[in-house]
Amino acid sequence: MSFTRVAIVGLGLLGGSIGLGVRAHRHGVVTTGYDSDPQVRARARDLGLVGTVIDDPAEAVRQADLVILCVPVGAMRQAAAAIAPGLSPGVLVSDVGSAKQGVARALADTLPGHTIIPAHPVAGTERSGPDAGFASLFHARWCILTPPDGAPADKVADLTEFWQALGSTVEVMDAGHHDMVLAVTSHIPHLVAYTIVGTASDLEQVTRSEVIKYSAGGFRDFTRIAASDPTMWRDVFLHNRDAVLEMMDRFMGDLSTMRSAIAAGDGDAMFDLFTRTRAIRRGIVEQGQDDARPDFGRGDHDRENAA
Ligand SMILES: NC(=O)c1ccc[n+]([C@@H]2O[C@H](COP(=O)([O-])OP(=O)(O)OC[C@H]3O[C@@H](n4cnc5c(N)ncnc54)[C@H](O)[C@@H]3O)[C@@H](O)[C@H]2O)c1
Ligand SMILES: O=C(O)C(=O)C[C@]1(C(=O)O)C=C[C@@H](O)C=C1
Repeated sequence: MSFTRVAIVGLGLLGGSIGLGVRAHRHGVVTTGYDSDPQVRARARDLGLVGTVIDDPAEAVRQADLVILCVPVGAMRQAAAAIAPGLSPGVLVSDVGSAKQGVARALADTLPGHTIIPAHPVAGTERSGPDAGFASLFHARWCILTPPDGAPADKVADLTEFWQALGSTVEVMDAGHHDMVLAVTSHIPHLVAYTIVGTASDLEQVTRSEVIKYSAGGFRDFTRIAASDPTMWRDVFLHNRDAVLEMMDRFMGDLSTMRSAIAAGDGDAMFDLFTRTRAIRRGIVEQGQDDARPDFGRGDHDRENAA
């Protein structure tokens, strides 16, 4: 077993799920945790998200051989500075941020001389906070590691093994490529959801209650995504600006093409696109990669199972 003492900084959805996942899948590994919000620390204690919740960030990481920063992307630098005095020389510092290039820079600047291997478990829900965590969040989901040039191979292997033990399939990727891919597969879909729900609620003739009343169909799926944490997503767009803008230009071009097809009554263009996208969805379902798991998102269920 590679890591024996894991410290988790930020005890919300991701941090809580890692704590519960370690308890469920890595018996004998000691976990400590810290969150800058005292109410979150109190709740994390009640829920048993980690073995010990510690009130001081440097103390929380002092004995750890793996530290995982699970805070919003914009808070990574501050969180790293707060733990710096407690880090032991051989520790591996990682994170779970949804955008990787900016975080890698912030951590390298703040923690010179330490081994840093950023990571992104591509697993989440629209919920946030300590009550949202559940041990199976990472089951059958990708975890992308973005080791910097020269990162020690044994530490990459150890971190790979850690995420595999939580149920993930691990992929190693360049941070810039990660940010481009995730801009189109995760960040822009969230922006579209936020925007369409905002547009609907802004329409003068559509009242708020109608948005809720008629959201039983496809629109409801957008409202789920649009309920995602505002701080987290503000930070993602601030820290993956260039890739998001590049992919938005592509997307807006394609949207404009569809507008032209609708205006021109070009049914073939619509039919071709919708046929292609239906095949993509069917491929995802056939590979068992959708989220239709019966326990998906039910934190209580997993906590009971992990206890
Ligand atoms: N939510 C998702 O679907 C998802 C999926 C994958 C990765 N991520 C990434 O994981 C990270 C955490 O997201 P989350 O969904 O767990 O958010 P969350 O809001 O549930 O939890 C974040 C926690 O960090 C704490 N925090 C903020 N600043 C801090 C600081 N300086 N020091 C210590 N604690 C601090 C907050 O109090 C909060 O409890 C983000 O970087 C996000 O991009 C999120
Ligand atoms: O399923 C969801 O609710 C998510 O938004 C999870 C999701 C995603 O876009 O797939 C969101 C952000 C992450 O960085 C990783 C996963």
